Amino acid sequence: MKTVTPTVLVIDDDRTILLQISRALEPLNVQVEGVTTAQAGLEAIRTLKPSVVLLDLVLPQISGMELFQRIKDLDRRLPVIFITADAASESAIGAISMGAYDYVAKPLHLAQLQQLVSKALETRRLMSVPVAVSVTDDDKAGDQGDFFVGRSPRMLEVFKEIGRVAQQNVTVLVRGESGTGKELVARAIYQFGSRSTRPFMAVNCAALPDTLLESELFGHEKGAFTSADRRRIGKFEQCNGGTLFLDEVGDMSPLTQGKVLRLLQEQRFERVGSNDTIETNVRLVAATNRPLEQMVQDGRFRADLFYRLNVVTISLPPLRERVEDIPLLLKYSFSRARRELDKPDVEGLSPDALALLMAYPWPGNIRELQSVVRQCLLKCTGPVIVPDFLPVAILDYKAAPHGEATNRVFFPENTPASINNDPSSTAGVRPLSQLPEDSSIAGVAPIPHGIPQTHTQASGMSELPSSDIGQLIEARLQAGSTNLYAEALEMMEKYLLTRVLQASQANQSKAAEILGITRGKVRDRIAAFGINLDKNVSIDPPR
Ligand SMILES: Nc1ncnc2c1ncn2[C@@H]1O[C@H](COP(=O)(O)OP(=O)(O)OP(=O)(O)O)[C@@H](O)[C@H]1O
Repeated sequence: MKTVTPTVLVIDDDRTILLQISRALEPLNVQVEGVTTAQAGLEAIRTLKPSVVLLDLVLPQISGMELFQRIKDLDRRLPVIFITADAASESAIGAISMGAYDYVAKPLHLAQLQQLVSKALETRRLMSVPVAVSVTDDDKAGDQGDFFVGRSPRMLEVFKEIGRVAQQNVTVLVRGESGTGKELVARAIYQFGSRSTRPFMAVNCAALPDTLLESELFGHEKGAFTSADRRRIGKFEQCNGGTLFLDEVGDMSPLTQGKVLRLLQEQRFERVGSNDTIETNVRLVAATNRPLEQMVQDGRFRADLFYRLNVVTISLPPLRERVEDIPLLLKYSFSRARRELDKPDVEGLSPDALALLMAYPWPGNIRELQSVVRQCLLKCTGPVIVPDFLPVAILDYKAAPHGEATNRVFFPENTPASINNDPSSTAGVRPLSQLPEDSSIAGVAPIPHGIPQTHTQASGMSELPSSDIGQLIEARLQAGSTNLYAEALEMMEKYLLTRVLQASQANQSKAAEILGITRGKVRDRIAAFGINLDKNVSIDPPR
């Protein structure tokens, strides 16, 4: 088959720039063409059909921005790299936000330019390959609320189970890793149940300190405690006749566990600070990603409550165990996010991008997938999502020697010893024997799975890849990264989050307090980075 040499078009009135660029791009085996005016540039795009355009922001007669718009009208898939006199120029930032591929500042750094053009050529090539997952306007999914997406046998089983229990007045325990859709199951049970015209309320047991949780659930009387300046009606009372979703039920204190047990047995309770017994009629749907059986054995969760909650259990599979649902979920999430982020031009994913997303193990499950979809849409500069627009975690996963760097955190050389080899530490360190021997791509080590604490003793810190931010930067520089600022910040943030979650024994409220950010933000970051609390940072013994 005849291969066509791609053309790179340079539109710049400074001829020395054309010369420099031609020289810089020599190793790429491309045809470099140069024009000095906008008019000639548009003409050349029509006739030469370049694969990449390098465009000077300041042109005589017409601004580079205006020309850029016209180029996009001619060919939306054509990557356009701006050449600017000033790296911090507002127009350059504006250009990126309007969909330019990238921008470079004068004086040109030729090696960097070569890398960038080579990436842009690849992007162009991939954008020309037929779309594997199309995102179309016909797909109105999500307009009327959340859709429960899934066609895999495991999900069909979940749907059937919901159908079986929805109309029964039984307590349901929904289990599954974070982000697998436990709340969605609870809402579906409610919607298809006989109480669908009555209230549905949700309480996250991990989000509130113990006393607040108690009063959130059961209410309190005025003066019940120092800050109780008025009576408060709790969720069990407000939700009378309806359905209450108790999320992260494994995080309740023994006191609250006792009160919830009584409520389940008798449908009766007292507000905090009152002796009056109140009757209620609430259907409970509880959820957890904690190993409740183990917690019962360890005396951390009441056995009687466990049996009460566990009448019917619906277990949600992690996304990595139903990869066949990934294209469908991507299609749904892209269609939805495209509308929300007002990116109507995005048509879909290239096959290579889809393959990478299918190979990724999604430790943060569907919540992480949604976050990745948004990141792609924010990053993409053309109508097709190609690998270049995927978050670094997904690209790095592919690059990992053993394909298992699901949660990459770099360990600075001065990592406290307690993280690595102190068996009494709260650190969720995977036995180092399980770490890939050569896992230090860019000085990054996969974060541990499971907490077999005895194993951590066997492996000294010396066995960890000696890695630090310096090494990361060096490696990424050599790899020609053009997104190093974001990459380095992401690595640092991931490390910080994971370390603090280890120290707080996966207690997100405590982690939020240590970090000085909201719990919502902690939760958000956990999902975005795919930090698996259960496997990575809890101190529960391995199951
Ligand atoms: N099968 C699915 N189809 C479409 N969207 C889904 C599906 N499952 C989950 N989602 C979406 O993923 C996000 C996370 O789901 P949800 O909050 O129900 O997970 P969770 O298991 O309750 O998480 P956590 O344990 O962290 O509270 C939500 O935006 C939800 O709408």
